[in-house]
Amino acid sequence: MSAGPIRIPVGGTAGTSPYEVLVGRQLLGELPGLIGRAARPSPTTALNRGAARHSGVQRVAVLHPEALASTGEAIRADLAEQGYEAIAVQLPNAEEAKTAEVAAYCWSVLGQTGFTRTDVIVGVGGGATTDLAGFVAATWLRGVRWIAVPTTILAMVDAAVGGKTGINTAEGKNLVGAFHPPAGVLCDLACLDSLPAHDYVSGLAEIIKAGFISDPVILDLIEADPQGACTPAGPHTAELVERSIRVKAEVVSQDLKESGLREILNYGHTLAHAIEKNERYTWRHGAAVSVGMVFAAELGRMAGRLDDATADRHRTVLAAVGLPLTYRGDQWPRLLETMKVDKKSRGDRLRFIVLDGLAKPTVLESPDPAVLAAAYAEVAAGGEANGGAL
Ligand SMILES: NC(=O)c1ccc[n+]([C@@H]2O[C@H](COP(=O)([O-])OP(=O)(O)OC[C@H]3O[C@@H](n4cnc5c(N)ncnc54)[C@H](O)[C@@H]3O)[C@@H](O)[C@H]2O)c1
Ligand SMILES: O=C(O)C(=O)C[C@@H](O)[C@H](O)[C@H](O)COP(=O)(O)O
Ligand SMILES: [Zn+2]
Repeated sequence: MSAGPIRIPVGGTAGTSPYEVLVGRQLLGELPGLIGRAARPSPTTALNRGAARHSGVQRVAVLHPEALASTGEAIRADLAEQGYEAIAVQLPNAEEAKTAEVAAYCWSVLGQTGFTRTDVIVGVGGGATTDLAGFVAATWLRGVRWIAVPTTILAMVDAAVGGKTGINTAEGKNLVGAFHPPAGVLCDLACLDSLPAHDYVSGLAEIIKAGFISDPVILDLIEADPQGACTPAGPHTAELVERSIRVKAEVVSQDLKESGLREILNYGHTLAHAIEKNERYTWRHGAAVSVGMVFAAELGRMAGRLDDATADRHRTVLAAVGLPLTYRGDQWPRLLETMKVDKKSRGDRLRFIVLDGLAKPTVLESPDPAVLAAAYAEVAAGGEANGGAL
């Protein structure tokens, strides 16, 4: 007999409802329970035409990327069979979905479908899709329920959990968004089998981040078998996913709106987002986070916070799974400009998450510009950018 899914609770703070992240296989049967009762007429009301329809969820919009067209349609058809008025809304793949134009397209589809506050959005895809789907749910009618069905390892361990939703603007990454937690998250590990290898490895960066900021067992597991860590068939895949989700769930349960603790989840992201923008989002997020963590480790070391062994460990574990460690030295002035609009900045003060030691994240306020440049010189030391190719 197979065990049921692992259920990880995420606490409701700031007046939001608690929800669960389910990790397992064949989880789509859980979807109707999360969506809520379908409002189709029962056989009795069908006979009695003119009777009021049952209250309940009537419409479900399944937002999915182009790459998952058949999955999106299968979910839509299944929901329609169960009595929901279900539509599938196809989005561009990856970061191209996270734009105001795509959000506006979704709003127009919802408007034309007559989507009301009792209706539900389901985001099926990687982190870009769940960020956009959550943002559309947060903004449509000032907030409708949504459910995340993450299909990349990155989205399972990070993006789909915690209610940070958003889109990019010309000025930078995730600059527009809302905190709008989902009603549930379904992580079906079978989805990972079709994920391209470079997308799988990119997701490992967020898992390694969880290891450095909170759960070093994650690092031990990856270092013990880096090749295994690079594939969904690896011996520790489920444990790595579960441990990383628990790190995220613990943090966002305490601080949904990033008034303090939640900033630790941004480890490596200040530089990462600047690199993503500089590369016009052709780098995967995880690849940029990898370089960003090497930079943050150097910053921590140079600021006198982080010991050499832990700083060096960043390079070894990231390189072991094939993640990039370097970026173009000549881009530093542009990257520094972009970092100034990072959401952790306060006025003219740049702020970075660094480590005081393994699993001891802290904030570094307004580091000396010379230290920042010196830390970046260590990242640039390798010369050519190699992240796009992974
Ligand atoms: N909201 C948050 O807390 C949070 C956290 C981390 C990352 N993010 C965001 O997540 C995004 C990155 O997410 P990602 O790494 O999942 O990338 P992604 O969403 O861009 O997906 C990568 C590619 O894989 C395709 N794909 C998705 N699932 C697939 C599957 N099962 N099989 C085959 N192809 C599949 C997608 O269509 C896309 O082309 C970034 O925009 C990042 O900012 C958000
Ligand atoms: O959930 C969070 O909080 C994070 O910072 C997780 C990050 O991995 C994620 O990339 C997030 O979208 C970054 O948020 P941002 O506020 O820096 O845009
Ligand atoms: Zn991230």
